[in-house]
Amino acid sequence: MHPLHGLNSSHRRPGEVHVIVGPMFAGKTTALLRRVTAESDTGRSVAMIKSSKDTRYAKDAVVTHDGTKFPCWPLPDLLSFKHKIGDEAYQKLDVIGIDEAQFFGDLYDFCCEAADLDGKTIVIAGLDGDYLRRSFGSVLDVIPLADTVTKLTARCELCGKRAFFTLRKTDELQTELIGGADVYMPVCRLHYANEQRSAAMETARGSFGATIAQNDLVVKTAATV
Ligand SMILES: Nc1ncnc2c1ncn2[C@@H]1O[C@H](COP(=O)(O)OP(=O)(O)O)[C@@H](O)[C@H]1O
Ligand SMILES: Cc1cn([C@H]2C[C@H](O)[C@@H](COP(=O)(O)O)O2)c(=O)[nH]c1=O
Repeated sequence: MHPLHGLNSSHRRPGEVHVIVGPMFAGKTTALLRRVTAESDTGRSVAMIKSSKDTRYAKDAVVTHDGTKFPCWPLPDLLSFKHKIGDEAYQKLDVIGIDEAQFFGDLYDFCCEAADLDGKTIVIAGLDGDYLRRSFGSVLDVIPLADTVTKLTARCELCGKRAFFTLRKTDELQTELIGGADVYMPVCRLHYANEQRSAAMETARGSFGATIAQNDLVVKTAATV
């Protein structure tokens, strides 16, 4: 067996995978930091990784929306982590926290290797759904690998009830769009549906307006001929 594989080493206990999901502002990063700090307080060796795409609050730290910070490795992918940290340091690690997990395409492969073969405890925080409530990245793919799955909720910004979804406030359409409260807000089911409906009506009104303008042009052109 490969020397890095922790199940062969006597001190290593079996790996674990814990997944924390929910909309933006639900406290996912807060829960991740709490868990990793608690592990560190018991003497386990920890490391934190976040996607290098997330440059909102700091480059080299995971930061919650209310300002709690934890130093981290900002990486474009997870499988490069072992190489970046070095084999010796990797072997000594017990716990790996991963924030913004929706941005890591290799999340599944990394968790299999790190938990099953290397005996690491992996704590993952990420969005389960994007602003259109579609499965986001590979976060849902790792649920079959997980020991525990926790779905957190935020407070709906429009009524204060429990918020399960993230609404995008701008009209940009790409799936990945880094931002905070300037671009997104957590909402309940009712307000998600209402806001999506009014956005759809706005779009329809826009294209109806364009059709009228186009027809107007056609009529005018016909009149001039
Ligand atoms: N609408 C909201 N609902 C809940 N928390 C909010 C809201 N807006 C801002 N917050 C703040 O965000 C914090 C959670 O931040 P964080 O752990 O970074 O969340 P996440 O990682 O899920 O986006 C809350 O403790 C609260 O202070
Ligand atoms: C809904 C949604 C979010 N994002 C981005 C916006 C933020 O940069 C992160 C989520 O951060 P948080 O720690 O959960 O607050 O993801 C995106 O790119 N696309 C989306 O649809």
